[in-house]
Amino acid sequence: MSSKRPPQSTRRPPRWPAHLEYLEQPRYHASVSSHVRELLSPTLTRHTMSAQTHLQKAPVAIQLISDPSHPARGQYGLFATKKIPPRTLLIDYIGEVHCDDRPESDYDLSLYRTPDHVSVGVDAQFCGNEARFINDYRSVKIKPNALFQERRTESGELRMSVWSGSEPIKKGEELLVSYGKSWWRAREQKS
Ligand SMILES: C[S@@+](CC[C@H](N)C(=O)[O-])C[C@H]1O[C@@H](n2cnc3c(N)ncnc32)[C@H](O)[C@@H]1O
Repeated sequence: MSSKRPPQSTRRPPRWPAHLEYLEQPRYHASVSSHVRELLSPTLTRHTMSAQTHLQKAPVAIQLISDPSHPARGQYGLFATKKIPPRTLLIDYIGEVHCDDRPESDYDLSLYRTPDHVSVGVDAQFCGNEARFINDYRSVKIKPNALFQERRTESGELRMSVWSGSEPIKKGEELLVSYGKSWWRAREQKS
């Protein structure tokens, strides 16, 4: 039997939903021009460095939210599987890197804006990794305990990553970021 879909990673984490594709590396959409690709991941480093691009296993697990007071009950969230020190790199936000507009996606993060004003996003609506399950802190906790911040991998590729905040995160605690006011404003406009 032949399939036109690219092969899926075999390392699907527990509770990964069957209808979503699991990715260990970013996927570049056709809307990303070679010029933009060069800015995100320079050829020189792409070809000369070994591709040590993914992190050690992240200390996180996907869990169904059953707490009736949680605003995302019935959905999933991402939880710490061990105590995490402050300001620690946890996991990259992996998905489809794109330059087209994705107004309908609730899983689309802004990654970069080029000097000539092209916006680059990472959309994990249909394919991605555990980081797509991180919820916003609003109505859950007083403040976020994690944040999104970009980094360059050892091979030079620009990625959006999740880091712990200024306090340690306890084992079993839910990782919560701030999606930002513009994300919530855009969501209000959709509904
Ligand atoms: C990036 S996803 C997070 C993962 C999502 N819970 C899931 O299971 O796929 C964003 C969606 O999670 C939900 N969500 C996240 N944080 C929330 C919050 N503080 N209050 C209400 N809904 C939230 C919303 O439905 C939002 O569209």
